[in-house]
Amino acid sequence: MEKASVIKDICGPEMTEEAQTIARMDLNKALNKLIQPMQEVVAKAYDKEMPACSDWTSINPYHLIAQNFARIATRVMVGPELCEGRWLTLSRDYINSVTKAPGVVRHKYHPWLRWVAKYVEPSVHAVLKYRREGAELLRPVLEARIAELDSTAPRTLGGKERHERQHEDAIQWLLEEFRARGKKPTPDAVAQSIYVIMTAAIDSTSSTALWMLFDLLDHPDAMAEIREEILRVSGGSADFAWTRQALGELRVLDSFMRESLRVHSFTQITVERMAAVPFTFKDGLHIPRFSQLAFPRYPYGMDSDLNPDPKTFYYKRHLKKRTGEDAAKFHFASVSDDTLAWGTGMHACPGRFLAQEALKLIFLRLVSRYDIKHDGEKRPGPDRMMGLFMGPDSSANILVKEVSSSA
Ligand code: HEM
Repeated sequence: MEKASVIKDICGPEMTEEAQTIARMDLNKALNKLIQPMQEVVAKAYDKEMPACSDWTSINPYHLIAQNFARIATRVMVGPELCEGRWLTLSRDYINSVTKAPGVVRHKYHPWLRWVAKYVEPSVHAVLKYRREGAELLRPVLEARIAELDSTAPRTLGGKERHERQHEDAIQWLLEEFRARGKKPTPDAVAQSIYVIMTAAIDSTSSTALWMLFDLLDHPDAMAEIREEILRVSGGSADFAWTRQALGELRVLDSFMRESLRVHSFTQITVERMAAVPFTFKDGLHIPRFSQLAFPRYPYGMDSDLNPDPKTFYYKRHLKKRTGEDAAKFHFASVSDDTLAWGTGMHACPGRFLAQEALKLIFLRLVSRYDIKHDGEKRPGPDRMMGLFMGPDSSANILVKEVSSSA
């Protein structure tokens, strides 16, 4: 066994085929139905995390954003039965342990002795503990879902025998996907697939959201226009029930989000691939078989051939491209030639539409209900590098104050 796979074996799994399939297919098919539950958990997160603030009040926005997205991801992954309880913090505990353990094992153990880490290394024990805990929490829900599936007669849908779906969450999608592949959906296997998606989702989206917020504070003109747009689409109603279609009408917000994504990058490299066959490009560049390739993410967004005047933060840049070139392209979540933010090809980020709708729900509540500005005493410091990842300053504070008319 190779050294790298020893570490993966003991610290956590690689992406599973089941996780890839449900993130690409079922999640995106279910998004229309998930907007309402997502809006509800965002409301809960604000009620819990936002202090009463009739006057300017200092808060840590990273905490607010991270709690909001954790609630959304937990609702989408483990459904209404489990989304309120321990899972809310468990996925964070798992991600912290699974990102720490491989480095500890590499540092402390000679490559020949890494297999021992499973038995003696506390950081690996932490990963395994959270794995077991996740599986145990899932077990009763999974068993109830299996019993429910077994007791309902399949219907013929699209020429194939299928069960009518009763639940839209990753537990259900994985259960059906495992069965379709003739595999047993054990609590551990389902927990592992959920964890691997959560690991891809949570820090990337929370960091992206925090940069967006800082950019918004730096561009009050954009903030005013986005607030107007939200009020126009919602008709100024605080109880407006957002749909994907209505979120799609927030075009200035969408363009702003894409511009922020262009100038900040959580992943420093993207489109990591291995050449399965040797390949020679027209200009003679030869890629031998088994070569590993990756592309730098940030310089691509700063290429002036793709984005003229790239150093200027122009929040309507992508809105303009949509009206000028192709209305169906250049949305926040579009994979197109002017960005590598979502990767490319069949492995392009399958969670980008979830990220798009989640970020809009989080931001529209903040912008329409609160005035916000930098906290002069705790302004954001420089971005932090963490290996091949970069994140904004999560210790910075902002000032918030309730506005009287809200959406
Ligand atoms: C703003 C937030 C996000 C960013 C910037 C982002 C970015 C990326 C990038 C660059 C890749 C690699 C694509 C490639 O190799 O071509 C990727 C893969 C992936 N992302 Fe995201 N992502 C985000 C949010 C999410 C969310 C919310 C989910 C949850 C479903 C998710 C799930 C995944 C998965 C499962 C993969 C692996 C896909 C595969 O290997 O086929 N991501 N993401």
